[in-house]
Amino acid sequence: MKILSAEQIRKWDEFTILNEPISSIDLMERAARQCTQWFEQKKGGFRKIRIFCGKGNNGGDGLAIARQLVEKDILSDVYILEFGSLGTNDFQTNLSRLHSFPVTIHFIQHQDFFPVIDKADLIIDALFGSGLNRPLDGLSLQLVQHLNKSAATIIAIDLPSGMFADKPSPTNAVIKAHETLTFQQLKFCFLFPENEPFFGEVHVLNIGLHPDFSIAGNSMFELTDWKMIKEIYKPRKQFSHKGTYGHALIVAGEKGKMGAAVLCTRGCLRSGAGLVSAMVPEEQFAIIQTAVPEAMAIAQETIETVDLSKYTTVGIGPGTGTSEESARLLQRVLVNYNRPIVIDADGLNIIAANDELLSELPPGSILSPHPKEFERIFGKTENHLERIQTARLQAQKLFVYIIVKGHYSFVACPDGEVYFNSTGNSGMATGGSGDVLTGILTGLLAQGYSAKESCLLGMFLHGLSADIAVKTTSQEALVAGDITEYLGKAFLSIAN
Ligand SMILES: NC(=O)C1=CN([C@@H]2O[C@H](COP(=O)(O)OP(=O)(O)OC[C@H]3O[C@@H](n4cnc5c(N)ncnc54)[C@H](O)[C@@H]3O)[C@@H](O)[C@H]2O)[C@@H](O)CC1
Ligand SMILES: Nc1ncnc2c1ncn2[C@@H]1O[C@H](COP(=O)(O)OP(=O)(O)O)[C@@H](O)[C@H]1O
Ligand SMILES: [K+]
Repeated sequence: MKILSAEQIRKWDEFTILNEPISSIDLMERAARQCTQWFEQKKGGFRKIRIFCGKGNNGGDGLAIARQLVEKDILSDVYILEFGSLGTNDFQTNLSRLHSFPVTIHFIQHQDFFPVIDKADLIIDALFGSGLNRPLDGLSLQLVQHLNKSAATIIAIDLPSGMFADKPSPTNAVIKAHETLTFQQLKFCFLFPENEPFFGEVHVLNIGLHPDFSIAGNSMFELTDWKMIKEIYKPRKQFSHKGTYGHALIVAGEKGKMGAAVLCTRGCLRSGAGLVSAMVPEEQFAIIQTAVPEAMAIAQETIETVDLSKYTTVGIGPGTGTSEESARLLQRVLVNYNRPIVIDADGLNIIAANDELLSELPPGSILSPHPKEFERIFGKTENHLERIQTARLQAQKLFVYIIVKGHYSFVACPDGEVYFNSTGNSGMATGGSGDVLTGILTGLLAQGYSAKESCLLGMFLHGLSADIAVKTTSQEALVAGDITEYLGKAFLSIAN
C-alpha cells in the first residue's frame, strides 16, 4: 500500500468525487459516519462529550459527527474555534445542518471561553487535520495546551491537531490523543517515532475512496501488506532437494557472544535455506553444533583459505566483535565475494570504523543497521524523516538495500523506493531479535529470492512471527529465540 502525502490524498478525494461520483459533502458524511460508528462501539460511559472544531474540513467532520451522534441519542457539546472568517463550504453546510439538532454550540473567541474539562469527559479533536500549514499559535495553541492539561480521554479525528501530515513537527504544540481515527490509510506522520506521544493507538477507517485512483508512481513510499507479501512468497517445488535452496554461510559469534551465532543460524535454517554453515571460532564449535545440529561448523580461523565461491550467499556480523581478526573476516568476504550478502551488527560497526569498505560492498547487498549503527556509518540525522532521506540517497549511491530497524522498520532500495514494514511489536525490543532477522534475510537470499524480495519478505516474516508468538508468550516474555520458533506459523499464514 502506497503512503501518500496530504496533497496526494486530496487528489484522491477529488478523483473519488468525480468518478464515483459523490459530492464532497456526502464524502464528508461518509467519513464522519465511520467515526460515529466507531464511537458507538466504544461507548465508555463518559460524563460529557465535547467536540472541538476548527473551520476547515476537519472541523466539518466534527460537526457531522456531532449530528450523527445525536441521531443515535448521544448528546455532545460543540466548540468552534472562531477565526473571524467563514469556514470551508462543507464546514458551513454541516454547521447549518446542525442548528436544527439539540446540540449546544459554543464559539471560542478568547481563552476565557475555554470550558472546564472533567477527567471523565471525552474530547473529540476536530480542530485541524491534514490541512495544517504552519505550527499552531495564538488562541489555537492555547486551546491545545488547555485540552492537553485536562485528564480527559482525547480522540483525534484524522490526525492530532497541530501535527503535520507529511513532515516532522518538532516544535509544534500538538494534541496528545489517546486514540486517533485516521481516514483511508496511514499518513506519513504515523511512521515517525517522534510522533508517538501524540497519536496513541491509530485506527484506520475505510471511507471508500475510489479504488481506481492511480497511486502507482505517485509515491516512492510504500507500506508492506499481505497482498504484496503473498505475491513474493514462492512455494517449494515438489521435486526439489536441499541443493535447490542454496548453501548459506553465516559468519557470526565470538567467545561470549555465541548466542548471536546460534540465533542467526537458526533463523537462517528456519527460513528455508537448503544448507547452512556457521563460521565461528574453532574453540566454540561445541556450542553451535549442540545448539544447531542441522548446521555445519567451519572455523573462522580458516577464512584466508576457504573457498567462498561455493556458498550461495553470506550473512556476516552478529556477535563477531570488532577486533582486528573480525575486521579481517569481513574484508576477506568483501574482497573475495561478489554476490549480494547480508551485513549486520558488528559487521556494520567494522564498516563504520573503516569507511573505505563501503566501496567494496557487493552490489545488491543488504545492510541492516538499527538507528545507532546507521548513525555510526552514515552520520547523525536531525529526525526520522532525514534518516529516511539519507538511507534513500545512500542506497542509491552504493547500490545496496539498507534496512533501518525499529517499529515500522524500513528498507531503502537502490531504485529509490522505500518500503515500511507493517508487522512486529515491541516485544521484539529484546537482545538477539536483529540476529534472527540477519539469519532470515540470509536464508531467503540463499534459496533464490532477490535481495529486494528477501528484504520485504524477511522483515514481514520476522515481525509476523513475533506477532503470532506474543499471543502466547506476551510481549514482555518474548525472547529472540521465540521468533525463530514461530517462523513456521508465520510461513503458514503467508502460504494459505
Ligand atoms: N480523504 C480524506 O482524508 C477526507 C478528509 N476529510 C477531512 O478534511 C481534512 C482536511 O481538511 P482541510 O484541508 O480543510 O484542512 P483542516 O481542516 O486541517 O484546516 C485547514 C484550515 O486551517 C487553516 N490553517 C492551517 N494551519 C493553521 C494554523 N496553524 N493556524 C490556524 N489556521 C490554520 C488553513 O488555512 C485552512 O483554512 C482532513 O484532515 C479530514 O479531517 C473529510 O472531510 C473527507 C475525506
Ligand atoms: N517496538 C518495536 N516494534 C517492532 N519491532 C521492533 C521493536 N523493537 C525492536 N524491533 C525489531 O527487533 C529487531 C531488533 O534488532 P537489533 O536492534 O539489531 O537487536 P539485536 O542487536 O539485539 O539483535 C529489529 O528487527 C526491530 O525492527
Ligand atoms: K484533528
